[in-house]
Amino acid sequence: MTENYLSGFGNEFASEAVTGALPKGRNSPQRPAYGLYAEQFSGTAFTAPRDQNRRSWFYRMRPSAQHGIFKPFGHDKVTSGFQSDVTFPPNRLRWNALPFPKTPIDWVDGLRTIAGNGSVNGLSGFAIHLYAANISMKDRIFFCADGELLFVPQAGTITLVTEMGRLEVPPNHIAVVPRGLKFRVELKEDQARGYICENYGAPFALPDLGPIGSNGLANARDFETPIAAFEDVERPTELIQKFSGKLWSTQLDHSPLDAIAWHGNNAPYRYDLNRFNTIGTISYDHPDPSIFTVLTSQTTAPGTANCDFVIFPPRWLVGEDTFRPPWFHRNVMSEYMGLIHGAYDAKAGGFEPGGSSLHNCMNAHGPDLESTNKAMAAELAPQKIDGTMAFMFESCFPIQPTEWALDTPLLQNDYDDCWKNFPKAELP
Ligand SMILES: O=C(O)Cc1cc(O)ccc1O
Ligand SMILES: [Fe+2]
Repeated sequence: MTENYLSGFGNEFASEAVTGALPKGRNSPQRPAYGLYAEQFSGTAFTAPRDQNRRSWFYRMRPSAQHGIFKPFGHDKVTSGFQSDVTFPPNRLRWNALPFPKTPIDWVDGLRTIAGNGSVNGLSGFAIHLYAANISMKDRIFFCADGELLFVPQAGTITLVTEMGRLEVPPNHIAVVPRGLKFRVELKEDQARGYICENYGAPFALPDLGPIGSNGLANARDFETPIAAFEDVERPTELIQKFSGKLWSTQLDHSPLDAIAWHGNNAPYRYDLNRFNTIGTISYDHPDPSIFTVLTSQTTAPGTANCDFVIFPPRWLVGEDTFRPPWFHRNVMSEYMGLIHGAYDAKAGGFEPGGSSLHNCMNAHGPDLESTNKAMAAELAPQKIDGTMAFMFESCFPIQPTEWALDTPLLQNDYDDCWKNFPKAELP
């Protein structure tokens, strides 16, 4: 199936899969065309300021309200239990990649929470989930009532078949599904793996550009939203939701992906990370990684993120008399990192594609010994960092690893060693 997209970030889009399905001049006519049902889908409070307000209108074959009760879904690998009274270590942690499944596992069954913070019902923080799957979801639809979902595929193209249309998302692209939007994850190849940020805070938005000006970083026109597409399927379908930290399911006799038309600005989108306009020093010093912010979920404290989604894309390094990799640092913000492909310039070994690292607030980290030695010895000609894409979820809230994350054999027990053998400075 060909995919078609509308371009721009946060636009007032309108799309109909059947001509005449979208009402003109009003949202909720007395009798929508063809016997469709009008339904508002809000992403912010009704009274949120206009520049932040998000809502869309669906015109669908059945009202979404047509379903029975939800019962607990038997899968406890997904959690939002990040209470402030839970003890968790300050240690720097690093994990190997989640292995691909050996038995048939779809995206829902292959979800696993690795870390998170804040409070799901306090509307702050996020959960980080990993997924590894080898089959498409079949007669199964999911929605997350707890937060919007930022998908970062690491291996295998996924297709997000949503109520608002189809989004194809290969590795090196990201996609964001609004809180509550129903979708199914299909695999294009025989396996898929990636990271998810389930954002409980303010919806992701483009960062302000300040003195950078009116262009740059992720340009708004490069974000793509699907055109309306629906399925008219009358088959038993399991509808699974994540609500208040847990999974719940109910049985429908039809696919709920039955919206024929929609309009509004609360819509899923994808973005090709290769389009990022990367900015860096052309004089000296390694700039703060905030210049690599793709999307930000802000708190009410100015410039302080609930979650910044930051990437480390291919780029030229030209800084003169400069230690070019990320410097040693102790950050008041907490950092979870993943690697889509290639090698990260601060870690010569141990940080593998699909792997993760966690550096919590105020805990010292930086380049490993080998990367440091290389950077200090380098002849400072222009150098291209190429064939790599790492990313970071950075937050003002400490990031708590789950019990699974602390117990799994994927956790590396020798991570601290990469900073062990630095020679001491010799004073004159
Ligand atoms: O810790 C890391 O590798 C992420 C990071 C990169 C960088 O260029 C500057 C600061 C920072 O936290
Ligand atoms: Fe860092």
